[in-house]
Amino acid sequence: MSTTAHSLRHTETIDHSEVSVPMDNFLNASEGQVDPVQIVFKDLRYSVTVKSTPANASEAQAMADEKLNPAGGDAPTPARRGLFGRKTGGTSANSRTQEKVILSSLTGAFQPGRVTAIMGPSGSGKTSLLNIMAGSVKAGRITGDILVNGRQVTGQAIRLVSGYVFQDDVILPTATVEEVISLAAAFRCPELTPEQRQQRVDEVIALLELDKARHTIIGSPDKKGVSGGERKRCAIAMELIANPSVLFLDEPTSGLDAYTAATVTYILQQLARSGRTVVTVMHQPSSEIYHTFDDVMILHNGRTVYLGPAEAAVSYFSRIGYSCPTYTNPADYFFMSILYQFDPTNLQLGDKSDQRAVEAERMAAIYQSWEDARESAYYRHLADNPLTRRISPGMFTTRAPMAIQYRLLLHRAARNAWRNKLVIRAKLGQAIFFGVFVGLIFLRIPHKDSLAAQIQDFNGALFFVCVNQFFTSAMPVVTTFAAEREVFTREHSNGLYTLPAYFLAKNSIELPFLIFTPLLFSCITYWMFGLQAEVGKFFIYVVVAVTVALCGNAFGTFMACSIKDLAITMAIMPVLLLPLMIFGGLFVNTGSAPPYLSWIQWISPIKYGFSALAINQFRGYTSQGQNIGDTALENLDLGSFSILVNIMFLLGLFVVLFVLAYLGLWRLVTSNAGGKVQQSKLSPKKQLLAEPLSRFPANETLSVRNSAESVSPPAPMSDTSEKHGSVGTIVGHSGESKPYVY
Ligand SMILES: Nc1ncnc2c1ncn2[C@@H]1O[C@H](COP(=O)(O)OP(=O)(O)OP(=O)(O)O)[C@@H](O)[C@H]1O
Repeated sequence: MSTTAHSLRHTETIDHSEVSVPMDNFLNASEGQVDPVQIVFKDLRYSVTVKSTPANASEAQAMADEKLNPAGGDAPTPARRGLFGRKTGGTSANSRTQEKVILSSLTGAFQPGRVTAIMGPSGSGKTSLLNIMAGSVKAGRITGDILVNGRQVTGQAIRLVSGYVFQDDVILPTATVEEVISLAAAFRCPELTPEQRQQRVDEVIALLELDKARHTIIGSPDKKGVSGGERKRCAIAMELIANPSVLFLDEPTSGLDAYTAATVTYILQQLARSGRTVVTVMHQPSSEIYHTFDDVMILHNGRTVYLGPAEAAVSYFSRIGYSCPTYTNPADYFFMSILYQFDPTNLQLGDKSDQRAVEAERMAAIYQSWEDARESAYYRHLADNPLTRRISPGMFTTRAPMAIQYRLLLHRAARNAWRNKLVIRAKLGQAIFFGVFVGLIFLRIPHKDSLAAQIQDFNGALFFVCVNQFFTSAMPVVTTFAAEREVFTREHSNGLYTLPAYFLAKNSIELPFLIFTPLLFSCITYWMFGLQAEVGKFFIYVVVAVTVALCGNAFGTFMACSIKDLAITMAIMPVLLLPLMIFGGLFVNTGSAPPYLSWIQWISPIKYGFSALAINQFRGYTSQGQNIGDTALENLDLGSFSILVNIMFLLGLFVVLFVLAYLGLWRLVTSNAGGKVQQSKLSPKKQLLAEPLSRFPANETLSVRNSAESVSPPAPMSDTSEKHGSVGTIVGHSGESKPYVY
């Protein structure tokens, strides 16, 4: 089957699985042939610091032994420096934090023109390895070297030539499949005309068999949309649209039926045949799928158990004493008989420390076998003699200019808002409800007989206007941002758009609501309250309501952007809001408040809003022939600021909160970016465009083992093998096998 699949072209049908994959498109067009990108890693080690609270010394020692050396192999690696210039090692078992080694000393390569599947049990470090390569590691220490065509790079640089399909598909739930793919194309392929982009979208949709779901929304747990398989293929399509040279995928077949899983893996195979480097994490592939892989890397507890051609894995393991029975799926055998030795009696409860010790010893022997194997020596040799082919800037994934990003995001947000009509109705309904409700409570205040009651009601009504506008603008933005934060961070980390474009678009779309709802509320309440019937005063009333709402929105955005956990945000909000309200000018006479607390009034938008509204209403207000307004103002002791100055302070607070919200968001994306973990003096682009490290001889053309029918695996180093690096053949646009020389 493997041979049949390798020679697959156009819409041929594959034996056995009857998967038909159209491949006559931009991804394998001969003029767009992909330049090879070889990723080599040497002594790659990744560790994180974890908290531990050992009860006593022996427990601390046990913890250190287990965490640092889970398989009971060699001792903790001594401190050393690698590409990222950070020291590691030196763990103290008694300290409250401990170093947990996730990947230990991995050396290997992901070759262009080949699909490499990373396999291993849950927690073995597969995703961590992929994240390091894709520059998505957020915490911890990485040491060792990562080379792309002989240039020392960080994951941030690899990201420039790669696409990453994450394990969880975070896609905007309200958009349709075609919309999300088109938008990804608009962000990532600004050089194409709209017609070319549409053609590319159509081709990717056809390739991933998404035609049926084209106009279906992605959906969410609350609102059913596309199926899990369609969603996964949609996530792949969003990455493929940019035609990257390297494609990383984290479990692209999880949750898919056998047919869809086979379709996805054949597509990966074809993408590799056009010269791409495809690296995919696979949990436990079927035999059918296993044979579509060119190379497999098997990890266990962060250590390499095997890396090399998929078809050679069985013979390697039989050489070290694990013979896979005929007609057994190799992947199943690796899991059930090598990585674990499945025995139902082991499932019984009881003390298993002896069992664990035996198992650790067995695994230590397997690790050692790999260290001693000629296959392992081959990769060590490769790491010292990598491909050094030039990387051209044309291989970098592109991004639309910021103005276009802004326009696209604004358009998407508007469409999103329009589709969420319920939210629009809820916002308008809330303004009407609160307006009528409070209007009825404080109905026609000047008609009250008691002057004291009038003053009291005016104060209550105007204060409520400010509190209402501030709270109703601050609270919804916290929950809506929490809902879209995941999509934003994923899209931003995938390089679709910049932070300023998103931030401006997000706030621009809120603006009409922040003007219209206070206006609606003001129209209802102003006349129901019976405030002074002057157009100018009504205008000031509206302006104050809008500026307080703007401050509330900026405050909510600041909170939502600064704190990741919604529950914590919701717990902190009242703690911050209540003092702002208490020092809002009504409850506490701010002139006589204790000085160590009265400063709060200066940062309270409610105070500025209430002051402006009170001056607007009370200045020169007479009732029953008496000037009661000026007396009321004196009693409130709101300070000497005029209406204009109060509004200016409100606008100033809005700008400060707006900037703080932006900084909060910036902190969120930088803490997600992983830049702190992998550092280089050069920018990602410069890392790739630099000359290869001088210690590597120019190695642009290596010997090739050409085969007309099948792809030759890189020859593991053996007594008879040629120099490393032969990759074999690619199936070109026309379908013929071409020698793939580099
Ligand atoms: N930032 C971190 N802090 C603490 N532990 C971590 C961190 N990142 C990864 N780990 C641990 O490292 C180990 C490997 O995690 P990783 O996600 O790479 O495994 P995996 O092989 O992809 O697992 P799965 O197949 O279940 O997705 C796990 O034990 C995980 O808990």
